[in-house]
Amino acid sequence: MHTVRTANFRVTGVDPLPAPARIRDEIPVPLAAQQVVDQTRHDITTINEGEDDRLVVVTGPCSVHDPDAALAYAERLAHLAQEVSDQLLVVMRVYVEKPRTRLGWKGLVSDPRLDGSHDIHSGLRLARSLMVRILDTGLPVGCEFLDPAIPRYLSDAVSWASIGARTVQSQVHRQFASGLSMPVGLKNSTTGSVEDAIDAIVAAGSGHVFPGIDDDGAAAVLTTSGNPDCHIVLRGSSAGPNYGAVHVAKTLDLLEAAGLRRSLFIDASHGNSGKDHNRQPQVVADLAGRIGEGESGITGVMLESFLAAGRQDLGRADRLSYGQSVTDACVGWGQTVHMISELADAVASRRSSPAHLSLVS
Ligand SMILES: O=C[C@H](O)[C@H](O)COP(=O)(O)O
Ligand SMILES: C=C(OP(=O)(O)O)C(=O)O
Repeated sequence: MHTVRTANFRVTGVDPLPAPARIRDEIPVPLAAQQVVDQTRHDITTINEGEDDRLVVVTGPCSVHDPDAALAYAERLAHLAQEVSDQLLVVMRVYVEKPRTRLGWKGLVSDPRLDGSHDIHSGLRLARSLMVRILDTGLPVGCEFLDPAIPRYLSDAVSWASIGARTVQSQVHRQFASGLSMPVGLKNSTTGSVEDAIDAIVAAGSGHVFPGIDDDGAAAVLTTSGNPDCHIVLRGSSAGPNYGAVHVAKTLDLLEAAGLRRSLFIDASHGNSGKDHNRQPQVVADLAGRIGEGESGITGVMLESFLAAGRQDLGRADRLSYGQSVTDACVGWGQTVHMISELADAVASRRSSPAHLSLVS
């Protein structure tokens, strides 16, 4: 029979991946680490619900490009997290997938050798091993989920996930967020729309039926129950920051009007710092002042931080500066300690603020 080729003209390679269950078996999450994952998910939820008055701090590099440097950061952060654990629940950003505005390196899973070779087989294993090693330090892991297939490979190691500003309107992302086992932060869109994130919280809070893959990697129809642990992350936009008290109050009212909890996270980086890492400390100082005075509704803060301040362009992997971001600029370790201490002090001050004391008396 004569046929006309009507599909797959532009697919130039198909390389089967091992099933999620196989990679999970190869790189298991030990029991103590599973307990960290589970306890942290629970604690984030109770913080968002206002039953635990600590603040969540999600901090770490914009992206992981060098697992050794990420682990060195985790080891330092684990000590600091322990010191402030009475005031803060610290989660490390372990971002192994990067959404790009146009083009660029798409993260450790996509291209672990940083050279366009796209060894996704190794990338997935490296990402999972790193997450497990970070959990072994006692620190919980947070990441952005971008490709709908990836959560099956990594989500059992993740305590908090994000759907980013570029994908918050995507039905595909809202659907898989509805089946995720951890709290999920949905960013306002890159143009600043908090309504898009609120729509996403409502959509992900509901159950869905959609095509995906199962644990054996087979195409499957997935049915989800809905994720009640979704919240907004205010990350500013190309139009400017949205971490101020007026924006926060307006967003909390919009959440309440949509029947949602009055709680949110604030990302001190991205549109809130104009992508200038030197402005993150100003954002955090402002937030810490307000939290210390008893402003309610802010349950988490995100920082982009690494061992060394700033960023570098991706060139040859062996010529990169150690511990410095290859995507967005990050604050360095010294500033990180300062900002985390400031936030811990803010929580302590809030506990002794007249507004808080009248609530607990
Ligand atoms: O957080 C990282 C970046 O802001 C995001 O991945 C977009 O990056 P790009 O605008 O450089 O592509
Ligand atoms: C990409 C990120 O953020 P956003 O979606 O807010 O740009 C990020 O946090 O790495």
